[in-house]
Amino acid sequence: MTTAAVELRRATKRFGPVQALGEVSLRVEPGEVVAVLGPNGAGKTTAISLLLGLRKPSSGTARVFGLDPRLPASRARIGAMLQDPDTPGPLRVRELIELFRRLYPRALPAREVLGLARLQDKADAYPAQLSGGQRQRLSFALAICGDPEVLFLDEPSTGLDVEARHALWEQVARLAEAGKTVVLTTHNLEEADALAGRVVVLSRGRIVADGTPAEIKARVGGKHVRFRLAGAIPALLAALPGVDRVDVAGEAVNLYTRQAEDLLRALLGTDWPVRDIEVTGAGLEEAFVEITRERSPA
Ligand SMILES: Nc1ncnc2c1ncn2[C@@H]1O[C@H](COP(=O)(O)OP(=O)(O)OP(=O)(O)O)[C@@H](O)[C@H]1O
Repeated sequence: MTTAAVELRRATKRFGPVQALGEVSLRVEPGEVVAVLGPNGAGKTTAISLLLGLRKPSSGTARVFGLDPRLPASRARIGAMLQDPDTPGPLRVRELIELFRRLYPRALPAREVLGLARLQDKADAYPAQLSGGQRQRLSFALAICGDPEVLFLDEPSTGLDVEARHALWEQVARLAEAGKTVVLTTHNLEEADALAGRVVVLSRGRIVADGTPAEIKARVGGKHVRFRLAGAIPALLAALPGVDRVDVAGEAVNLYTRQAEDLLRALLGTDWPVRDIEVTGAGLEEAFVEITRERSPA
C-alpha cells in the first residue's frame, strides 16, 4: 500500500471527561480533496489538530506521509488555515507572509501569495485593519505560502460573502488540480459538494459515513417531490403514502419521500389541481441530517 498523505489510526482524544474523538481511523491519499462534515462539537477541529501535530492523541496515532506530524520534516509539507488564527506581533500583511515563507524550504514568492489570496491592495495593512473576510484571506495566504503538499482548511468560508466564498472555492479547486491534498472541515454542504471528491461525516467523535457526495446522498435515497397546489392543506398532504416531511409556502409544496413512485401515484389519483410537478434527488443536506440523526441516541 502506498503511504497516505495523512492518516489517523484508531485515534482517540479525551479532554478530561469529554471524549472528542473515539478510535477514529481515516486515510487520505495524496491528491484527494476530503470534506469533514459534522454538527458542532463532532470532533472536526480536534481531528485536524491531531493531524497538524498541535495536539497529541490520547491513544492511537496521527501521521503525515507516514511520519509524526510534529517533526519539522512533516511540518514543511503541510499548511493550515485555522479558525481564529493568532498572528504574531505588530506585523503588516506583507511582513507576515515573509515571516511564514521563511519557515518553508520551497516557499512561493510573496507577490504570488498576495495575488492568490487577493490581498495585493492590503499588503501594507496591519491585520487589525482588515475586515473579517480579508482576515480569512490572510490566513489562507499564510496556509499556502509554503507551497505545501497538504492543506488543512478549518471552516474556510466562515464569514465570507458569496463572492469571496466562490473565489476561495476556485483557489481550492486550482490547488486540487495541481495535485495538492486538501482536508477541509465545513458546515456548508454546498461547499462540500462543490469541492470534495469524498465526504467524511463525523458525529460525536466517530465517523458515521464516508463516501463520495453522491454515495452519501444515495445512502438516504430520498427524493423531493415539488409542485404547485392552490389551497394546499398540509395535513392532507402528510397523509399521502410515503411522505416523510411536508413544507408548504403559499401554493408551493415540497414533499420529502423515500417512495416517490407510490407518492406520485396517489397524488395523481386525487382530484386536486396539482401543477408543475418536479421530482429531484434529495441534497447532501438531507443526507447529513438523516445520517447524524440515525446515529444519535434517541
Ligand atoms: N481544549 C479543549 N478542552 C476541553 N474540551 C474540548 C477542547 N477542545 C474541544 N473540546 C471538546 O471536544 C469536542 C469536539 O470539539 P471540536 O472543536 O473538535 O468539534 P468541531 O466538530 O470542530 O465543532 P465546531 O463545528 O463547533 O467547530 C467538543 O465536545 C468540545 O467541547
